[in-house]
Amino acid sequence: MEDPGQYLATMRKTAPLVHNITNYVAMNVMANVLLASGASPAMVHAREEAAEFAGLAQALSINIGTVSPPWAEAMEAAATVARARDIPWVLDPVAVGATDYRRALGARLVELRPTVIRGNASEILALAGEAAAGKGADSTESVETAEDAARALARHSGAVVAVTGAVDFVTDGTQAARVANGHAMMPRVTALGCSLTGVVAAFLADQPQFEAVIAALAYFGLAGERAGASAQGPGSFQVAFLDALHAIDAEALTAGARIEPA
Ligand SMILES: Nc1ncnc2c1ncn2[C@@H]1O[C@H](COP(=O)(O)OP(=O)(O)OP(=O)(O)O)[C@@H](O)[C@H]1O
Ligand SMILES: Cc1ncsc1CCO
Ligand SMILES: [Mg+2]
Repeated sequence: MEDPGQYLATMRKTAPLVHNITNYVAMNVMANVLLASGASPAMVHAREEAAEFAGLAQALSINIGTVSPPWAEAMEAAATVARARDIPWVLDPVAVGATDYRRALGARLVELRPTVIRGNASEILALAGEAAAGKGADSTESVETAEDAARALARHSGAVVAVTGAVDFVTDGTQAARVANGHAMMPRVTALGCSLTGVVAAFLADQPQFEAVIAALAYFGLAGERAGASAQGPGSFQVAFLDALHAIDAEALTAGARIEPA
């Protein structure tokens, strides 16, 4: 990929309104990550308004981390509107392999044709129908283990599928790429994956999808590298990470992105 920085520049110029139906753990972290990146987040989940709100946004993210039935209704209604109006939407299937309830909801949301599915390896394996429970919201599998499942899920769903971990893997079912940016402290801070899902949504507005996802992952991972270089531990990492998201510009992203075809 030639110039991932241009996707960051376009996202910042658009400053897209990103509608997020996310979990209680992620709400504040994710909103701050989106603001630091240059997008406008709104966390809106009431079933009475989620579908209407989705129609106002440039992108939608749906995360099942702390889902309950009224939220699930809101998710399905919002995704239906997004699909009907060509608003890109991203599914984050948190812990989808853990329970029957999550597996069933995950399958229904995939049928509503997300633009992108972003999860860790255990989640992508489970969503593709394999017996992978994960450890709650954490992965117990390596990214490589989930690559075939990611390709199959992309072909079945029509979505670009991103599996994140030490080296991220992205596929649209035909093409694939790996993004090596990141830092080992990232999985020691909660809701960074959830926040990344929102950043992916922000990058999608009016952009080619496969490339936009790769650029978003490289941007997020590069910010992790910068934060990891100065942080004393997970606490100071969070603060340094927001600062790095804000400081990285298009030129720095193009220079620092570590993207390879797969
Ligand atoms: N071991 C690692 N080394 C480097 N980067 C990592 C590592 N693990 C995860 N990351 C990065 O952390 C970010 C979040 O990915 P991760 O796979 O941890 O999401 P997740 O499991 O959905 O997180 P959560 O559910 O806690 O929000 C991605 O940018 C990914 O590249
Ligand atoms: C820890 C946790 N539990 C449910 S959602 C969530 C945030 C990370 O996915
Ligand atoms: Mg997650």
